[in-house]
Amino acid sequence: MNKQHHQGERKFIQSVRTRAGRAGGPLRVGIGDDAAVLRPKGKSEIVVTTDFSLENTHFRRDWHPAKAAGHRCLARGLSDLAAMGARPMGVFLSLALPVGTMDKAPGRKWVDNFLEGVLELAKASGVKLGGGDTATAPGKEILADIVLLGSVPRGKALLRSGAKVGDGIYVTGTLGAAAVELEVLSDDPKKFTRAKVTDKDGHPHLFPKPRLNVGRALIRRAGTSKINSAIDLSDGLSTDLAHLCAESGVAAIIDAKLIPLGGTLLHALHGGEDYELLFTGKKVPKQIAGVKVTRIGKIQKAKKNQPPVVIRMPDGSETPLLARGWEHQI
Ligand SMILES: Nc1ncnc2c1ncn2[C@@H]1O[C@H](COP(=O)(O)OP(=O)(O)OP(=O)(O)O)[C@@H](O)[C@H]1O
Ligand SMILES: Cc1ncc(C[n+]2csc(CCOP(=O)(O)O)c2C)c(N)n1
Ligand SMILES: [Mg+2]
Repeated sequence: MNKQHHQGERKFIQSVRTRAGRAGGPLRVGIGDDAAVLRPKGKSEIVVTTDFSLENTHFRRDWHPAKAAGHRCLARGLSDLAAMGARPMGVFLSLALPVGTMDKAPGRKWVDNFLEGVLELAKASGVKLGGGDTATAPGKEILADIVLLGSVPRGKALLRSGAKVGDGIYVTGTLGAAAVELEVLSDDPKKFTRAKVTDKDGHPHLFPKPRLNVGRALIRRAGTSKINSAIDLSDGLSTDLAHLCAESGVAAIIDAKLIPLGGTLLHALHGGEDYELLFTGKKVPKQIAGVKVTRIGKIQKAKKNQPPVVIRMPDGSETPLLARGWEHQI
């Protein structure tokens, strides 16, 4: 029963359904039933990831254009699938909106553009919105959760735990540019909302490009190259490389001079949200799926009482690299 005059959940879901389009491809049944139905190809495994996008933690309505917030919400999940070498099969979006959001034009417009950001990136990535949930948020902040399902040939998923002693450590693209753009955004938030950013290129924070094609190329690599492990860089190189080393039971040494910088060294090491891939292996080419790949160091044996990650600084000194990337305080 709804005694208030707020826009109902039903009407909103109907509009999402229309905008999401009909099911197709691996999504056999999409929006409209109790659950979606996905059909994986014969010899594949399902890869699943879920990520929150929370107002004032992951985006701010006074900093981020709504379309960028939507794009980033989906990009976070796609980047995890990329790191596993998976092809996306379906996306699920749960939204909690503060009461009254859809009553006024600015709120409606924000949600409309957020969804546009999600749907445009979904289309560009060949994946459909297959469902989700809508609820009243308990407070004044918008909360979104994205679930992505993907598929990978059986036994081929790239794992954090596969790094081998002697592997080279490689990263795609450049690191630190997203953190630089976030700083610019927080210094002058109106700059972007006023400018109504339309071109998604050249905005590493607002419109990151998840490396799906690189991830899929990595698992398909024939010939002499061998890829043993991968992770996507969401929290920052220092933190994510430490995750990979811990899962693989190895240590790493990286060379500051080799890191492809998109900002300062500190931005590159700890800034986070680059959504580039880090992977380890042997005989890796300088470009994969049209994306630049750079060797930044190598995997070593883990030794007791020694730091898991060491960085060789530009002056030649070697120092432990502490994990100073993003960590949620809970
Ligand atoms: N609340 C939770 N319940 C169960 N598993 C969780 C929970 N939070 C995280 N995990 C699991 O912990 C592992 C590491 O998660 P983590 O969030 O570090 O990875 P990620 O999603 O790649 O990182 P990011 O959140 O920066 O994108 C994953 O397997 C994830 O599914
Ligand atoms: C308003 C605002 N303030 C700060 C940041 C920076 N930030 C938020 S979460 C995160 C790491 C990845 O998150 P997770 O570990 O949840 O995947 C980073 C670097 C932002 N994006 N927006
Ligand atoms: Mg990840």
